[in-house]
Amino acid sequence: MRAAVMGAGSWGTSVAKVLVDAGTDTVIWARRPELAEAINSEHVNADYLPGITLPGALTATSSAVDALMGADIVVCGVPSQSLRPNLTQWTPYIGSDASLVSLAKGIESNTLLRMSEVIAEVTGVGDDRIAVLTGPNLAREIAEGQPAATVIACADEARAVTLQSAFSTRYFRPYTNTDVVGCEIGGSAKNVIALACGMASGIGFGQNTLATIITRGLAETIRLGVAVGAQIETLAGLAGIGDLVATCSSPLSRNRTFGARLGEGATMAQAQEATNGQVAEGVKSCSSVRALAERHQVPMPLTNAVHQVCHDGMSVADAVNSLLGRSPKPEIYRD
Ligand SMILES: NC(=O)C1=CN([C@@H]2O[C@H](COP(=O)(O)OP(=O)(O)OC[C@H]3O[C@@H](n4cnc5c(N)ncnc54)[C@H](OP(=O)(O)O)[C@@H]3O)[C@@H](O)[C@H]2O)C=CC1
Ligand SMILES: O=C(CO)COP(=O)(O)O
Repeated sequence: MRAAVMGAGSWGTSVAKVLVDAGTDTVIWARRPELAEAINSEHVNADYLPGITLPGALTATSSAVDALMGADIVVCGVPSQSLRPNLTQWTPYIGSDASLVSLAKGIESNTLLRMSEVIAEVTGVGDDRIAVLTGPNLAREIAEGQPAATVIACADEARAVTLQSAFSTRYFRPYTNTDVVGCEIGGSAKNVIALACGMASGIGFGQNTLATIITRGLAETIRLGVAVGAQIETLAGLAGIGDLVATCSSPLSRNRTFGARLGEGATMAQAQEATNGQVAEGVKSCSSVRALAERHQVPMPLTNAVHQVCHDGMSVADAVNSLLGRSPKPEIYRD
């Protein structure tokens, strides 16, 4: 098995380390030659994972063509909104039976497509070769070898099992699933809810508020998921509640950190600075998740509030008042 990890940010680099530790021959593509050089010569990615020593067997290149040639597994590790243009360039070099594995947790802004749908549309590859890797996986903890589980979802269960083996280590335990839709909705929606948790924390609210946001965030994620064909069990699993809890609780989360700065009164630009140039997917995906929910007539009040704070100039305090001012509801409702 040979894997190409396309993208050398925090998660692409951690996943490349996992693959090498799992015994999979792996090359990582960094778009900046100086980063590829540093990974090859110093075995570090100081921009994204300072202090982590990468395996000597991990090779890096800034040539996407060199990375893709002969790869059995192509891991798409660039942020959601840049997947389409990158993949368009990579497609001619992707092998005819290669598996494509998406790491990105977002919904494309102008099309409202999930990442596996973008991959299918751009490459023409069938669902049986497209997989998603997602779960409670904060990159730095995985790079440190802390134990965690994840989900590898693919419509073709046999391919998911093959991938499971390629990504399995003593600290990283993938479970298989065939519910790609549920995994992708869980991963995209939790970033938005993590922004909301960050805002609540930044404004000074405690654990009751955070637990309320996580739980009601899961409720609206399940409503959207069910509307687009997800299985509730997936959203009750690692790719749903698991990732939601990790991201909403951890100071390592870029989305939570971004939201916390907004809650403290920072501007969008100041909040962006707090994530050290790394992507906070929920900032763009709050709009696409909201639009997807509107298309399916699914109420997502928390997602709507996050969108209003991030893109309509609403203050966090006004968003809180607006959420609490809604009419009383039963705990379980669909529309
Ligand atoms: N970090 C985490 O803990 C986890 C992240 N994810 C998901 O993984 C995906 C990747 O995120 P992550 O690695 O964290 O992001 P980072 O912000 O850490 O890194 C982004 C990477 O993508 C590259 N990049 C950015 N824009 C472009 C572009 N337009 N074209 C090509 N390359 C680009 C960057 O290159 P450069 O350095 O040159 O700018 C960098 O290598 C996201 O969807 C995220 O939600 C999923 C699980 C865990
Ligand atoms: O997806 C993640 C953890 O599973 C990482 O979350 P952030 O992008 O908010 O850092």
